[in-house]
Amino acid sequence: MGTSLNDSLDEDIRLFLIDEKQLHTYDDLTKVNPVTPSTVLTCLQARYDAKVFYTHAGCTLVALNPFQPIPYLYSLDVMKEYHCTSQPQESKPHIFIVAEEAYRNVKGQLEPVNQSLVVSGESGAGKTWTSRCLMKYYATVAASSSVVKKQNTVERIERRVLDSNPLMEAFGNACTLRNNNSSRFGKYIQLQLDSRQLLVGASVQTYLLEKTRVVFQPTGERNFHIFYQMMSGATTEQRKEWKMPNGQCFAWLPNSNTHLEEDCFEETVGAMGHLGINTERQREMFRILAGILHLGNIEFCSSSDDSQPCDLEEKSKEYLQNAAEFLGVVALELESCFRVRTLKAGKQSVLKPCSLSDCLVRRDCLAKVIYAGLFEWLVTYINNSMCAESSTWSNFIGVLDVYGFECFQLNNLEQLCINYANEKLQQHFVSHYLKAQQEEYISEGLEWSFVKYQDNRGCLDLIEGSPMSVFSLLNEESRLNRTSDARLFRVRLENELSKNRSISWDRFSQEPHFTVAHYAGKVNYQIEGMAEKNKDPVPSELINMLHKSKNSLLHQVFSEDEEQPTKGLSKVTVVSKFKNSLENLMKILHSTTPHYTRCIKPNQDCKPLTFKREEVILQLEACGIVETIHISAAGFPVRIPFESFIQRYRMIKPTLTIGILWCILVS
Ligand SMILES: Nc1ncnc2c1ncn2[C@@H]1O[C@H](COP(=O)(O)OP(=O)(O)OP(=O)(O)O)[C@@H](O)[C@H]1O
Repeated sequence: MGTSLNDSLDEDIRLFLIDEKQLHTYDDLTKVNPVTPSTVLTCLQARYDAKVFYTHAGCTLVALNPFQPIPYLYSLDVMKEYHCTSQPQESKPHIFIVAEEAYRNVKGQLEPVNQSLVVSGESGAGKTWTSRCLMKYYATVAASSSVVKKQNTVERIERRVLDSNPLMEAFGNACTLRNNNSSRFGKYIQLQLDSRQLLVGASVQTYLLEKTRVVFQPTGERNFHIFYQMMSGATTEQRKEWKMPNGQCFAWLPNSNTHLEEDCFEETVGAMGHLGINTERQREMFRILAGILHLGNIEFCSSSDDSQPCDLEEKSKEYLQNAAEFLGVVALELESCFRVRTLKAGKQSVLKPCSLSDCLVRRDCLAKVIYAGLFEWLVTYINNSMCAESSTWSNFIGVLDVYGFECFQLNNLEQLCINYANEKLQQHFVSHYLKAQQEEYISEGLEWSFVKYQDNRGCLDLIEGSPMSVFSLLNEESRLNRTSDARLFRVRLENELSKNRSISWDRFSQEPHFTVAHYAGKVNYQIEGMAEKNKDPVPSELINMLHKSKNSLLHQVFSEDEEQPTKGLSKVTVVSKFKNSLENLMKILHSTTPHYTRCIKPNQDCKPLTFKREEVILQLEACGIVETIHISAAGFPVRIPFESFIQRYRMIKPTLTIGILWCILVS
């Protein structure tokens, strides 16, 4: 009986894997032979066991999270070593190789090209850590000692760029079940370089902060770090000022007895100082944050007379007074904003009592709108303090760190947006490396057998496509002048979208939901509340009150914000805003040379040096690593556009015409 193809492949795999002692030496997975999920996984595991955390996978770098500090790996000496080597590609795989290649690419011998470093991976895989490493690298190597004149400015800029991290993390990161320091917003940082390749400034673009966390923390998770930092790091006077005595419980601060290394108030305050936020501004910020915490302790009870507004719980009165004081608003007005709604009927205004649940929705809405406004103000402040004049910089290196793919027991609009962002990045990767490269080979008449890959176009069409998609239907639902009915909306989704193979429904589920087959796995989205979240309405009474705030920072935040809806409902929904901002990001990414780093989470429990094969393989499969290796191994390591090639090498034989050069090239 002859051996089948599968038998011989199994035999090859067996032979390859038998040489166990060699497996950890494969610096580049393109050298693995044969390339299969099993050989790739075993190599990565062997390297992880040997404490080697970075491995090339052709055009991508795979970074395995050690879940413990490895100080020698990121020291100044190591940075210098990678920066000074003549052939970085020949050094051991490291995130600094990616950083250095991008840095050298900008310089290029031809036109300098902007670069993007795209760091992806699931929550807790190490994206934020990696982005920090990249920023430290540039803050070090791009501040060469040859700069004498502007030493102070350059030093200040590096410090500011680095200080922007702890500050944004304090306000935008939180402890979740999957990661103690999970980014609850996305960011793209552009490091601005002058013509001598020196770091002269930076700017940051943020994406969709998960503001619901301020008022709702899933079981076992926490609110944003900054609140816990205030609770654990403030002086006695500050606690007195904020009316936060020891032992004080705040409803929006669950798990406040868990202390994390992220609870570093001093570092956050230090960073504020370095960025130029003076003590008065800091005081106003902390008063606003204290005001939010006090808001969370306000409770209502139904009035005995149905026609009357709800009453404040007796014990809430003090919290309302405190919140009003810190937010610089009149306590009576604050109370009335929660309990009474103003309806406009022509030129007349009618007052209507809010139901008990409406009072709470309004209280939560106020906290969310204030926190989101404060975060936005902070980002603008950081940008103003780091951004260089446009005439002083010529190129940039962008570092992208967006929230990782998420799948919980209950998923709603937040997860849909997060996973949509990950789909967009995956599509960029697919179209840049897996599709475009192969199409180019074929169009140039090169011998090439097409490597199949998982294209996520169908899933993206489902989410954002036109005319019918989850987003378009959701927008339509959110714009209706009535509360959305989850069951009806589910039927509408099914009627319109069931032809798309990326959507399905669990017929036995009681809850209205839909399931999307994302590139990284299936996720069930709960429909209840989704349209309302997408609308994100802010009652006009709340905004009008904030406009008059005596807290000058809060006053500034809301008077500057002209886009704030003052008529109750914003026409711009959450998903349309998010889609637009991601489209702009994609335009930037397409105009730069991308470098991909895939962070892998070796185990779900964040245990040091623990490699769970079944968890890693899912992540490798999801990001198409095997296909990437195949294409990189079979393709060309260097691909220069023809025009650039001619420009660069023409000098070797100037008499050659472009036509002749072309013949030489393709022969
Ligand atoms: N290279 C590394 N060396 C040591 N520890 C690391 C490294 N990378 C990540 N970690 C550890 O893993 C934790 C999670 O990493 P990180 O916060 O960067 O994940 P993430 O991918 O940004 O997650 P999220 O999407 O939730 O923001 C870090 O807090 C750190 O403790």
